[in-house]
Amino acid sequence: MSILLEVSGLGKNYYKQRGITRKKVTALNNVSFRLHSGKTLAIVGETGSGKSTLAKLLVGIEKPDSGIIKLSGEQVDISNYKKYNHVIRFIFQDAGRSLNPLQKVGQMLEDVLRFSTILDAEQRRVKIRKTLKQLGLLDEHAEYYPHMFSGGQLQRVALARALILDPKLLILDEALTALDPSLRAQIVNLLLELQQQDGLAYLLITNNLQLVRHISDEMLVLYQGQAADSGLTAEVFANPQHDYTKKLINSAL
Ligand SMILES: Nc1ncnc2c1ncn2[C@@H]1O[C@H](COP(=O)(O)OP(=O)(O)OP(=O)(O)O)[C@@H](O)[C@H]1O
Repeated sequence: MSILLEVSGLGKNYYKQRGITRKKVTALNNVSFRLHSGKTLAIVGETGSGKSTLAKLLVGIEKPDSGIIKLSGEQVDISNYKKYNHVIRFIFQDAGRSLNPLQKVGQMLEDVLRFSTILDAEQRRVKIRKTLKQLGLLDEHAEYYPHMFSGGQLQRVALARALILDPKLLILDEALTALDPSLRAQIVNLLLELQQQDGLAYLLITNNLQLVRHISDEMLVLYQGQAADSGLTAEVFANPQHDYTKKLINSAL
C-alpha cells in the first residue's frame, strides 16, 4: 500500500489573551506520522493534548506554524480548501445533529457536488442515489429532512455527505463517541466494508481504546501536543513506552 499522508514536524501555537498579556499555548509540537492508503491510524490523548488541532490542520480550518503535509508524496498547502476538500473529508462528534435542519438530505448532497465537482445535473442525481445506497439508505431518504431520521441513520447521512466526493482519507473526530454500542458497531462495520471496497484511509480520533484496538492498524498517542508513542497498534498496546500511554492502556484493560 502506498503512503497517502505524510506529516513531518507539524506545529501549532495559539495565543490566549490574559489581561494585557498574551499567553502562548503550544497545541502541537513537532508531530510526524505516516498513513497508508486503506489503513486506519488512531490518534489518542487526554483532553487538550492537541487531537482536534491536528484534525483542523489536516482539513485546513487552521494553518500550521511549522511542518510539512504531503499527500501522495506531494507537499500541499491544505488551506487551499477547494483543491483538497474532496481528498480529505471529516466528520465531527454528533455530525448528524450538525446538519442543516431546514434542508432536505438530497439538496444537501446536491450542494456538496455542485460546489466541489463539475458533474452535470443528471450525473449528480446518479451519484446521490449511489451514495445513499452505499450507506444503506434509500432513494426516498433524499426527500427527508434531518429530523425525520433515527440517530444511526443520521450518522449515515453525515457519512454520505463526507463520502460523496470519493475522498481518500476520512477524519473521524470523536464521530462515533455519542453512539450507543450497537449503533457504533453497525457504523464501524460499515466503515470497515467501505475501507475494503474503496481503499479509504481513516484517521480516527478517539479515546475509546477498545475501538482503537478493534479497528486501527497504527496509533499515535499525543501528550501535551507531542507524540508520546506511535507504531503498530498491537505493538503499542503490548509495549507502551511513555508513562502516559502505560496509564492509558492499563486503565482500559
Ligand atoms: N482556538 C484556540 N485558541 C486558543 N487555544 C486553543 C484553541 N484551540 C485549542 N486551543 C488549546 O490548544 C490545546 C489543544 O487543544 P485541542 O482542542 O487540540 O485538544 P484535544 O486533544 O482535541 O482536546 P479534547 O479531547 O478536549 O477535544 C488546548 O490547550 C486548548 O486549550
